[in-house]
Amino acid sequence: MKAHRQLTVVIKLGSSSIVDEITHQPILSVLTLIVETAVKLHQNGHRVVIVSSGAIAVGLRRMNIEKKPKVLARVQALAAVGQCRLISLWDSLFAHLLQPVAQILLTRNDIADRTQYLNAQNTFAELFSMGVIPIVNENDTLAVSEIKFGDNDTLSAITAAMVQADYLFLMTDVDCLYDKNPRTNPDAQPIEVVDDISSLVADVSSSGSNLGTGGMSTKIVAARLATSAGVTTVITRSSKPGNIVEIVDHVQASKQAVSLASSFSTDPTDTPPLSSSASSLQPEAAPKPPLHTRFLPDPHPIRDRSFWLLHGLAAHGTIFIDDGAHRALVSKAGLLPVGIVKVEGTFSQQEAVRIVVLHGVRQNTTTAARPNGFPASTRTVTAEHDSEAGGIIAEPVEVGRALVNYSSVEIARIKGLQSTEIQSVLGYADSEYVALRENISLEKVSRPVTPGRDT
Ligand SMILES: Nc1ncnc2c1ncn2[C@@H]1O[C@H](COP(=O)(O)OP(=O)(O)OP(=O)(O)O)[C@@H](O)[C@H]1O
Repeated sequence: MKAHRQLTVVIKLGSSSIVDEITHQPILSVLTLIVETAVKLHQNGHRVVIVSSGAIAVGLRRMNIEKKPKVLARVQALAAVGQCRLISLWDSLFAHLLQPVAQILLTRNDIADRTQYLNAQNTFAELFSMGVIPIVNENDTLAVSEIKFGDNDTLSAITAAMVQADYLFLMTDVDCLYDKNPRTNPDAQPIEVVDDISSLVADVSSSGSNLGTGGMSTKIVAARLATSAGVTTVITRSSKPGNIVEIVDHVQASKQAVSLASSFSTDPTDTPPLSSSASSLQPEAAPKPPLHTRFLPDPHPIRDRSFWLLHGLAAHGTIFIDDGAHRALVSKAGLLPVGIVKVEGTFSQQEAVRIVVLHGVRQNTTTAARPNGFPASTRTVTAEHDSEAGGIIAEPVEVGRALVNYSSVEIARIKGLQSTEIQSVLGYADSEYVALRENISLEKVSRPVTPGRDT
């Protein structure tokens, strides 16, 4: 690997890359190559994190059980058995190359508190400074569905954002993302670069390997999270870990070439000399890297606290807002009760909620302007029920998350009202805002609301 600035690289391995799908035996050849690659990156001055699935599968093998049981307590017990062996396997493989490793087991609860999230960040930073490679997994032994990341693709994206990684490698049993599942469609076409994930067209609906949890769909979710935090995300084949070094080299060289070329001149007629180092670094001159899918990072990434608000917390309910309130949030105002149309779920003050816009909810603009300059709404009428508005409500769209100043019961009573009315309705007014701007984080790409999804 050529000399580059220090990079942070997160490598996520799915269960099907760690253990054989049928026998559940660890695939030592892959694990060894991953260890060699991680140590090589580390020796070149880079920071490496491994996110390793496989605890339940290794537990199945250890206890000679063929199929994953259905009872949760049994699955969690197997995860406890398997995690122990899995980490000892990693530790002994890394030990051959004198590389210290550390185990970090996370649940969503561990990072739901801001102080704990910052603590986790500090622990990672300290491990990096000690030259240790952290090995992360979800704490399957403790996590119940409400506090689960759900799959290790999501966990790896949140980890990558937490350590402000440059790269997230989602290693799997196919070369890259295809326009449809290559296992069942021999004519599937590879997708090599995704520069705008919101306009990605690929069929990822079919499930993955027998051991895998999410197939490609959870990798797309992970790529969306990670790229929004500025992390270049790559899907590539786990049986060829050497690809990681080649892909990083290729991307870094391409970036260097682009920045060198643009530093010559902005005048298109002023061509850089052929002998310049920039021209020799042109991406097309570099050898083609191994097949992979690369999701380009957002050029204006969401940074730490906003990312944590959006993805570190589990939402306890939903606040539905109108278009005016949405425009106010986009213009960096806080959320006033007047823009709230509906509230769902049960939550307390300072808990996280989803913010969903009901586009097409008509505003009555007869009253004074809001403090932030947007028209107030004293009465909300849905277009569905309002012939004057002449339309139908568009699909509800989730636009972000917030930590609220009032509980669900309180918000249900003050929704649609002016802030000056909070005191008379509730008997107290902790804040004129239901959520302060600093406690609101908006998504880069808004998404239609899908029941049950929580990342
Ligand atoms: N459009 C697609 N492109 C590529 N693979 C796809 C696509 N749609 C579905 N797949 C399936 O996704 C599988 C990879 O997902 P899987 O969940 O098995 O991954 P994993 O990361 O190895 O495991 P884990 O979920 O435990 O992390 C592939 O083997 C493939 O069959």
